[in-house]
Amino acid sequence: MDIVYIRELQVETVIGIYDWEREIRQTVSLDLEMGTDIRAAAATENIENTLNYKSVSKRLIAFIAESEFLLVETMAEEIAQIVMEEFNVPWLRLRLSKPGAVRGAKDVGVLIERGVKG
Ligand SMILES: Nc1nc2c(c(=O)[nH]1)N=C([C@H](O)[C@@H](O)CO)CN2
Repeated sequence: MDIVYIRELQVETVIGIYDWEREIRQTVSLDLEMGTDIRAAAATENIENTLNYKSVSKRLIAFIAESEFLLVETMAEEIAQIVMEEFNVPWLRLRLSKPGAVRGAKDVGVLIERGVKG
């Protein structure tokens, strides 16, 4: 299996469990690895034959910017569902982090894998 990836996609959104977090926008950062087969695209040089990382990025930026989740867990699950269902991705690994959310840590968040690795 090959991987198309997006690294450090940063989006501002409402996220967090505390009252003060409901009133501000914070940055979340995504590292996303998506299982695919790149051979048809490599042979044809046709973007239609591959997973377009720009299309995935645009969809996720729009979704995250409009969302208002409490937990990073919920956001991660929703993102995984969108990517797998709308972009026909059989397997993914997603790291979703909140930079600077905890004093002393660079970032905090969740790392999930969903689907079947072919
Ligand atoms: N496992 C999680 N722990 C925490 C979360 C979360 O979404 N998942 N969120 C918070 C707060 O919103 C935090 O980010 C603000 O300091 C705390 N722990």
